[in-house]
Amino acid sequence: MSDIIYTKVDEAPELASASFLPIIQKFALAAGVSVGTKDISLAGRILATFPENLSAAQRQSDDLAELGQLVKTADANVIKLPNISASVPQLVAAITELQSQGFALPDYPETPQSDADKAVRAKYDGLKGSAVNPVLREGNSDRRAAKAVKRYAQQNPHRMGDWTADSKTHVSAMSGGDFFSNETSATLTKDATVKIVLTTATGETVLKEGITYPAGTVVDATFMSVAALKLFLATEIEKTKADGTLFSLHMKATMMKVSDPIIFGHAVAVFLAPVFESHGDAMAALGVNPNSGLGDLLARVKDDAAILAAIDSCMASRPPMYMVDSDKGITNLHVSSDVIIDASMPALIRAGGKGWGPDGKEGDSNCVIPDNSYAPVYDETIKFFKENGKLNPATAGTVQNVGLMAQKAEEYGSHPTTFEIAEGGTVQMILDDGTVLHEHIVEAGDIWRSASARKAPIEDWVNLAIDRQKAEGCRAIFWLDASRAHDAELIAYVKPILAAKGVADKFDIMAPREATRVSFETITKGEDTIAITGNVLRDYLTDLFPILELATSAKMLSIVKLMNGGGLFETGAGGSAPKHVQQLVDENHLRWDSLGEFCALGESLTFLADAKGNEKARVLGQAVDVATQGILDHGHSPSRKVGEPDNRNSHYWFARYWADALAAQTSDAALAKHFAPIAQALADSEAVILSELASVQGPAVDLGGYYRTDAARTEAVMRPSNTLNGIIG
Ligand SMILES: NC(=O)C1=CN([C@@H]2O[C@H](COP(=O)(O)OP(=O)(O)OC[C@H]3O[C@@H](n4cnc5c(N)ncnc54)[C@H](OP(=O)(O)O)[C@@H]3O)[C@@H](O)[C@H]2O)C=CC1
Ligand SMILES: O=C(O)CCC(=O)C(=O)O
Ligand SMILES: [Mg+2]
Repeated sequence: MSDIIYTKVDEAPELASASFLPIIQKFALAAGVSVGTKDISLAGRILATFPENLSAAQRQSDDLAELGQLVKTADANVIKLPNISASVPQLVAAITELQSQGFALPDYPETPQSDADKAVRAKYDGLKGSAVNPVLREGNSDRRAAKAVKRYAQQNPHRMGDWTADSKTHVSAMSGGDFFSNETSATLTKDATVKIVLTTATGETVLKEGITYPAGTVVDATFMSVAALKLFLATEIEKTKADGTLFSLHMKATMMKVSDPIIFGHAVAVFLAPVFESHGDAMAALGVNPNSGLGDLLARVKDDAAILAAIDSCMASRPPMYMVDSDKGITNLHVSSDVIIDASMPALIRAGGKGWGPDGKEGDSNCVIPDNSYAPVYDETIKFFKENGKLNPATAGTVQNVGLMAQKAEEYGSHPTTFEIAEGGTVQMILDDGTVLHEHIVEAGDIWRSASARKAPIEDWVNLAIDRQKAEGCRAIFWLDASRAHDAELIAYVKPILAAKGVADKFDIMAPREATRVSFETITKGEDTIAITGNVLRDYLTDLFPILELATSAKMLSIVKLMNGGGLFETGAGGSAPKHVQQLVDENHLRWDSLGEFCALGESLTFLADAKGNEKARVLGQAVDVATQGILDHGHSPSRKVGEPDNRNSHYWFARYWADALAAQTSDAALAKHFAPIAQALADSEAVILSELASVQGPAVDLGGYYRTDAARTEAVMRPSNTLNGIIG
């Protein structure tokens, strides 16, 4: 096993790796540090799932499973880049591409009938949504901006859209019948094996059995009433029209991969209700499934003039929709994974509450977030900016995050215990001793789910929060709502640990809405705070605050201290930036910023030094920090526009500053001697390298694939400077 594993992923970060990883490997080798790769890309995961369909040469190892084992050991040192969490349309597109490249994969069975098809479907479903992060996250999350990054953002504030008191942008959430209002929660007093049973007029169905939880696990159950949801969506569509705002829906269909595509599907069905009423049967015959989105629906009905006319007339009577791409006519409801709440809401808020309408113009938006568990965070943020105007990144303090995440904590681990109820009745969660832990009366179509959080991760999270508060010395808030069932159980853990450690006075406990307000007040004064949150708010807040403070969450330090002693270093807090790939393909400019990778690399090397007593790794890591600082100080982050320096330029500068720092340091003479000529060569060739990099920009490029690009072509595109390649080797 290599000393450090650098993950192979998809889209923009993977393109960046084609340029950056050779530099890392070359530099690390000089210190005897090996950097290997493991493939967790969507294409790689698909290929690893169907060995029986592939030739021996085409087969691929199950790298995710290997990494899943590794992260449970003290040896783990993994740099994890963002990867695709696939919606069904993305999964189908990836399968089609791989088939066209000669991999004899089975088609995705849309409506599996035979046992064989059902087995294929089950395998594909295992790859859907957020199928990677939960496997690797065997620890809790520590996300923050490195001091240098925060300082840089303050000194070079980004542009922010203006907020005015009369903005019509607002958040709409359900006032009842949602997951929030139906939640019940209990902490298990002993180890338990649990089953989930639905009892209806026609009998009993075991939805799931044999779920084992250790004593101390907090187990929740709740459901979303489909009747309440549909009524809410219909009402909001009407209100949006009356308001003159854009209708927007913000979900997390990737991580909440069972519940949220269903909720998204209801939004599609309610938005197009008259069409489903008049042409429902014909659309069903064409295989329309609203959960697959408006994009899939339109593709299926494209030859049916009557349905198309009904859609046009329905759309004309509806409010304008918030657009993903107004030039191409791609709406919010086209694909469930296009608008992902953690990225979409902050982008809208940063823009002063504006979204893009179908006419290509900016407009105020009704931000529909059906479940009310976390919607108040965005609602309060928007209210704060309407009252106080936009945040000033030049003077704002920072909100760091300590997030409960380990071992599939809370809602983000709930998909195996989420069910769309087939028939009305009672759902019970029953322990092996016969105790009924939770019980809900449900109707057909309701979405019932159970989530859990285990004792060891919860305690680890509280202790991590105590460590982080001690290190920073600033105000720290547990974002927990004493009146919410689940949060009350967590508070019962938090308070005794704080008291036992004598630090209760250093922490507040506040409901998310109140914590949002206080946190914005704090950073507006230029002070810092730590948000200690559950898993969902970890995700939401580590995009929200960075996007407002730093313009992007890509620059975040994202450390996962694995519970068994290893280290997982995520790069940034955002995703794989599909739009960046489009730009590269169109005009050979990659605006992806690898700052998250730079930060993660420094942490990983330092971790290696600490864990393995490898002092050369420490020297390399310290030099990485100097190089990262150099990139910021000299403004060598990628620009957004073609013809200007891009991701590849930033890697040249990173290599140069890294080599300079290694040549200049005095802790390890052999390393200094090794890197002196490299530093010299990089400096001497500056003009040639920059001109070689600049010369390729402009024309379109062909990567030979999207989900699985051609390796040689990708390398040629991403490493266009022969001079730089010659120095790196
Ligand atoms: N940790 C993980 O593995 C994560 C994976 N994802 C996955 O990523 C995909 C895309 O998700 P999405 O919600 O669209 O969010 P992204 O974070 O990929 O993109 C949102 C926008 O953020 C900006 N951005 C993000 N990263 C960078 C970077 N390194 N450099 C410069 N700009 C950056 C870009 O803005 P601009 O276009 O203005 O340049 C981008 O369009 C999905 O498949 C999702 O599931 C999402 C989050 C985390
Ligand atoms: O795993 C995913 O789909 C996204 C993860 C994410 O958004 C995050 O952890 O911030
Ligand atoms: Mg996120």
